[in-house]
Amino acid sequence: MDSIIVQGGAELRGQIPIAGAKNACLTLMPATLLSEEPLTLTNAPRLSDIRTMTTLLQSLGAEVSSLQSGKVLAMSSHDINNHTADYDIVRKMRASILVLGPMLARDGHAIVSLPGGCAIGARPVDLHLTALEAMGADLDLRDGYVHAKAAGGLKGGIVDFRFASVGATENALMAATLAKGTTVLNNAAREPEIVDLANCLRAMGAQIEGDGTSRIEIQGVDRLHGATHQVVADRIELGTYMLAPAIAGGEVELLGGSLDLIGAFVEKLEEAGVEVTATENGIKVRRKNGRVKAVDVTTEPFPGFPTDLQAQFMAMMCTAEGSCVLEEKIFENRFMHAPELTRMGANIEVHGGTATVHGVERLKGAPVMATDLRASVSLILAGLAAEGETRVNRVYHLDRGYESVETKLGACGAKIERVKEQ
Ligand SMILES: CC(=O)N[C@H]1[C@@H](OP(=O)(O)OP(=O)(O)OC[C@H]2O[C@@H](n3ccc(=O)[nH]c3=O)[C@H](O)[C@@H]2O)O[C@H](CO)[C@@H](O)[C@@H]1O
Ligand SMILES: C=C(OP(=O)(O)O)C(=O)O
Repeated sequence: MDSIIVQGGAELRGQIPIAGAKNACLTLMPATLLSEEPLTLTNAPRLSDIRTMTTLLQSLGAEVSSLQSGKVLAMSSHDINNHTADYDIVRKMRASILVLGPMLARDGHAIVSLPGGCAIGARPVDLHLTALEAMGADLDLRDGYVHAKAAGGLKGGIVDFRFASVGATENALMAATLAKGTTVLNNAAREPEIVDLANCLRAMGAQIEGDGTSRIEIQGVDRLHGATHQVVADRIELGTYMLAPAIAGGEVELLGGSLDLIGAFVEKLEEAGVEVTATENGIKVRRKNGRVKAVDVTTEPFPGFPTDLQAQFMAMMCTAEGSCVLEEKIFENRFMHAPELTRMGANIEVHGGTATVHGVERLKGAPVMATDLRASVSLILAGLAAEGETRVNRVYHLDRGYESVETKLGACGAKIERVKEQ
């Protein structure tokens, strides 16, 4: 597997274009299963997760073509000729569970492998399943698969989510577009990716109100038609690259980013002493002289501080002035970057869902291991300011969520290269 090598110490200056959101695109792609007509997505990110979802949709009978070097996805599922999402594909990526709602809503049956746990925690799907049951689905868990049926089709229902799960809201929202009658999703997730999905579904003819709030109401329709939809900007890629000049020093403009997507994160960045300004084309970030200040952070559902930026923020806090507490409230095991950062000289104590970071003056480069997607990039960020060489091994996870990280940071002056392993 490839490694990324970073020589620390170079200040960053330049511009970084922000891609379409992985976590939106992976939800929008299964929406193609809701209609016999084509769905085209523009501004798609070029990532291995998108290729995995392509393979999954193709295995179900959808046609998926990647145009303009992967930035446009032209999809069509005239017929779903296989209603089983196989373990071998589903296990690679959790978002695979999102084919369940659409297949069930359109054809009244689906068999989907359970995605299982992953590096950052257990990640169950019970909320997805109870939401579909509230719409009349008959579910049976056998041999590691969800066997779902809705004889006569799904019916509108009231779903009261015990937690505002992003994935469960997405699955239920898609399913409800073709259910008979009205569905209400209470305590729904409010993430921008949900709003993006609702916008796409509306363009396909769905009747949805309230997305972006905790109560979404969907009036089922008989069929959805084709549409073209632009994937929303990736707020996590945006936040990640905003941290790069904040950690390494310098000034970088993020092209295509918007402050509305990451308000809580920007507040923390400013509290730490980093200058953030909106520009005509995006957002500019500059590190003022001296070290950043230590700032406490708690991860929360949107509009709170995103769990997907916790690891990267920790990388910045490692060299902050003072100590801070980072509390992870979404996933139970999302501090695996902490021991790797410690290898680089960071002073971090982890107790359950809380990490206390005592800032040190400087990190030192070291060989480190990428354990999950956001952990991988946090080590690269830490390496940008560390003394000497950092080698981030096993960057397979990085490629799931960041397109050409070495090109984007390299264009701003970072000394970074990818080493291909046979
Ligand atoms: C609220 C939140 O920040 N969600 C994040 C989560 O979405 P993702 O959709 O993967 O996760 P959820 O929002 O569903 O899960 C959040 C929490 O709910 C629990 N849960 C979830 C589903 C379920 O059926 N049962 C259950 O108990 C999970 O264990 C977890 O503790 O990971 C994505 C990838 O990192 C992020 O982009 C999302 O922002
Ligand atoms: C953990 C992530 O993705 P996934 O839900 O696909 O594992 C992420 O985007 O940070």
